[in-house]
Amino acid sequence: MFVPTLMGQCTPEQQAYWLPRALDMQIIGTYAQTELGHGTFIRGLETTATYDPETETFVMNSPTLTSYKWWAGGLAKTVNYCIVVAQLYTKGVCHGTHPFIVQIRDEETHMPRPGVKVGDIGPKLGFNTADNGYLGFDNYRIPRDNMMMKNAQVLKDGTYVKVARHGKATYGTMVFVRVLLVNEAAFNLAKACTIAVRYSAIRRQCSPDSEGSELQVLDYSTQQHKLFICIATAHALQLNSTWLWKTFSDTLAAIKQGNVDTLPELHALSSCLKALSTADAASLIEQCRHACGGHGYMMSSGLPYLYAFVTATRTYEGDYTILLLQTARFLVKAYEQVEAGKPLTPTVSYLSQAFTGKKLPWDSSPDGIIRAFQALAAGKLSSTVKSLRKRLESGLSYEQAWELSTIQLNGAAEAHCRAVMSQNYKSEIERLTVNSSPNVKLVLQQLYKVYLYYWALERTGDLLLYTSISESDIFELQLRYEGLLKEIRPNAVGIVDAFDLRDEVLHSALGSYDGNVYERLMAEAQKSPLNAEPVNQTFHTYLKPMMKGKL
Ligand SMILES: CC/C=C\C/C=C\C/C=C\C/C=C\C/C=C\CCCC(=O)SCCNC(=O)CCNC(=O)[C@H](O)C(C)(C)COP(=O)(O)OP(=O)(O)OC[C@H]1O[C@@H](n2cnc3c(N)ncnc32)[C@H](O)[C@@H]1OP(=O)(O)O
Ligand SMILES: Cc1cc2nc3c(=O)[nH]c(=O)nc-3n(C[C@H](O)[C@H](O)[C@H](O)COP(=O)(O)OP(=O)(O)OC[C@H]3O[C@@H](n4cnc5c(N)ncnc54)[C@H](O)[C@@H]3O)c2cc1C
Repeated sequence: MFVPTLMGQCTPEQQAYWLPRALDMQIIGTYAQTELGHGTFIRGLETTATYDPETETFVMNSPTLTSYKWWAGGLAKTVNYCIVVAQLYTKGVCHGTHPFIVQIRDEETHMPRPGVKVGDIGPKLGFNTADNGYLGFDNYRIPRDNMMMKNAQVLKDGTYVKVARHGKATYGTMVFVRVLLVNEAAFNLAKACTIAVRYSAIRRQCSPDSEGSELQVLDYSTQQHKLFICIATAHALQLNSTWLWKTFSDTLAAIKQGNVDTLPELHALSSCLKALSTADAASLIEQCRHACGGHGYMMSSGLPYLYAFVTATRTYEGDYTILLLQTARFLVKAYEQVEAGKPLTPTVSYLSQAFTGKKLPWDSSPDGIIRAFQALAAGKLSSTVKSLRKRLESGLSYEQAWELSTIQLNGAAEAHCRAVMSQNYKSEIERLTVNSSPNVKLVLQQLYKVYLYYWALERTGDLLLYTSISESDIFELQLRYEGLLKEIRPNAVGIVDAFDLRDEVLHSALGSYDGNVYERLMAEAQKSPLNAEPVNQTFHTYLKPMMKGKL
């Protein structure tokens, strides 16, 4: 995040100085925004940067324990510079949070600079190869030029000048990383399902009739139900990530031309897609582990590591709930635009036809299911706005009414995001397979239908509320879904092979291409230090005395 922030928040002159040094690794940096007391609520950060015109420096301070920076990757022992987000004070006025480039260690000795307190935050659920750190300042001075001045400036005399056209321009790196994380979620989920599907083709368990041989566990319908949604979701996330990247690039190009009109929609999209993709990837990676039984619990399966790594993405760069609520703000505004007869931006344009007051006629075709997801999102949004307004009418403030409605707001944002993802999944497959062979088209369409049927069956309660779906329609959809799993089964291993992930990347005894699962598990077990000697010294120190009653 260090380099993207240098690119996004520095003036051209600052970039010319800092970027070559960072890209050449002459300096190593990190992004220190979160504090012990605040991560989500950026406006509540407590670190201060107070401008002193006498010396033309900013004085950095950590006034409380909770103001200590906490979490930044590599901060503890690796980096010598960091971007510190701090409350800017000049001429006695606080201008809110701004980013600063701060040298924290000597470039030669690597000793922390006087006035800098830095250390490691300790072991975590995962990410233990990263030295996430804490950081505090005691009247530590940095040059005025170290304020990142693309979006706001402090002149030599201390005058504050706002440059950016958008109030949240300094949040740009977060938007960029959220966009990247959708791709990251797809990649890691593809790894997990490659491991679990390959293993399920090797693993045999139980024989339906006592005479016959044991079945590959991949032949069980329940196993297919666990795993094929993982493959389908990996594709859904990958295609949505490509689409989101294009939306991001287009918005960035527009901003460079001085047009910030599409930023709110990008923020709403990157927020909900980051939230849903990381949450889905984490829970489906855990599902892949379940699908591998006991061996999935081994570190050598690679799955615990993947889970620990990916579950953090649900939290960092904006917690799941918080980001869905950001999307919900955008949706409520879109609702008001529909009421006022104003035009809508592309990803919410479906709302303009959705508030008919009638249930959408159920249609089980893929297009029909996408329309149903849209109706569901619109229906949830409409009920949420009703709740919000009822609470306002009862005399509550907007903030109070909003807070009481946040469970529903999150539900509406999740439904909207699922509808957007489904629509993109379909249109990206159509776009990308124009020249593909019929077989490739068929397989990709099967996967995309698995995604639609799976989520329709997961949301039958909502569909009953907002569409005319009947009990027999649900029964028919369930049978269709189960039939689809059987159609995919013969190609399942080929489909995950097509992710083209090398053994070195999978790093799994269960998921290697050669399928030598048992040999690899045994070879990994031999690496346990406990296998280095026939009798461990703890036998003599503790077990034997205990057994002889001498403890
Ligand atoms: C380094 C990774 C690089 C690449 C990733 C690729 C691969 C990953 C591979 C491996 C990963 C390895 C290592 C990475 C590990 C960890 C990195 C983690 C880094 C971090 O976590 S950095 C810290 C991130 N912190 C957060 O995300 C904090 C979340 N909080 C917020 O974003 C905000 O506080 C907020 C949005 C919740 C609220 O902000 P606010 O209080 O200032 O605003 P309001 O709620 O009042 O809203 C006002 C208004 O502003 C709009 N808004 C808010 N944010 C934005 C934005 N970003 N852009 C545009 N507009 C924004 C909001 O919608 C409101 O608008 P409205 O019109 O008034 O409704
Ligand atoms: C592995 C890892 C690496 C990280 N790397 C970095 C880094 O490099 N740099 C950096 O600056 N930060 C980093 N972070 C910090 C990360 O960005 C924050 O942890 C994240 O933004 C969540 O903020 P928080 O911890 O304050 O959670 P909190 O906001 O305290 O969340 C706690 C709970 O409260 C809920 N909550 C909070 N506010 C509200 C609200 N308004 N409405 C409803 N519910 C609410 C949340 O949904 C959550 O359930 C990292 C974190 C992790 C786990």
